[in-house]
Amino acid sequence: MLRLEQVNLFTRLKSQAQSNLPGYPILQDISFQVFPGDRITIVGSAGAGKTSLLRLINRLTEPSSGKIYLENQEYHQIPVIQLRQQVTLVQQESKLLGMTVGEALAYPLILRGLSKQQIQERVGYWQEQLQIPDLWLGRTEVQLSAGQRQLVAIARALVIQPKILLLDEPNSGLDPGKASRLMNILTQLTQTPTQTPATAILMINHQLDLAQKFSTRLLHLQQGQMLANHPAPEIDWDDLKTSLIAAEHQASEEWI
Ligand SMILES: Nc1ncnc2c1ncn2[C@@H]1O[C@H](COP(=O)(O)OP(=O)(O)OP(=O)(O)O)[C@@H](O)[C@H]1O
Repeated sequence: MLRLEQVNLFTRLKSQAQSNLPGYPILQDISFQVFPGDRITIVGSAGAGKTSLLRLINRLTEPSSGKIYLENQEYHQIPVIQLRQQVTLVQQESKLLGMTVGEALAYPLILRGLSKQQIQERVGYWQEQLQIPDLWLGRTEVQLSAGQRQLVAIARALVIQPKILLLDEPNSGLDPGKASRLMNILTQLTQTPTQTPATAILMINHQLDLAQKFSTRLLHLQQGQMLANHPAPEIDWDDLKTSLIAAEHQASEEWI
């Protein structure tokens, strides 16, 4: 359903902006495919390019070269709003844009012309799944904890029923019980779909124990390059942990 072909992303330093210098690489020669029902975990040390990759797929940035296709349609041929209804990103610091939780959950469905009853049913379903109490509905984001905000942001993406859900460290603000429950709900979403084709999920996740249970496939980025793209059963998770710790160590030494 999604295909990246030899995608490169270069950035320019401010001092280079007026020059013809190519800038430095953030992502290099990235190619992979996403199929319905996939649960893909993206790992890599700090600065490896994980968030940049999700932003490219959500079209918040444009590739410097290479192509991205959704259902065989080149990204440029799809209006951005239409694309983001199908490929939805939950960023780490999602905002409710001044709305209350109730308004933020209903708003994307109002835009799609759903009836009041349909909206209540859809929002109610995800509220129950993610254990979002009615008490929160009148609150704004400043009245929520980081973990509560995170759950609301995920619920807001799920009510849209996107074809592809992009999650940037969705567990970061959640306690272990809630994190594990979320992973189960997301797994269920891809296995017993409420829509056809089944939703695919791409998730950045540093918690390898959760990733191991969750993933059907793993993408390992290192310094903007695809180090590995393997089905989860083929991964040696202990080896992966060792290599990520080593890369993290090297990256922090380079920063000193
Ligand atoms: N807007 C930007 N302008 C210039 N460089 C950027 C920009 N965004 C990211 N970068 C650089 O691109 C590289 C990849 O960053 P990215 O945020 O994608 O990494 P990451 O793997 O998500 O890291 P982390 O785990 O720390 O969130 C880094 O070297 C970063 O400094």
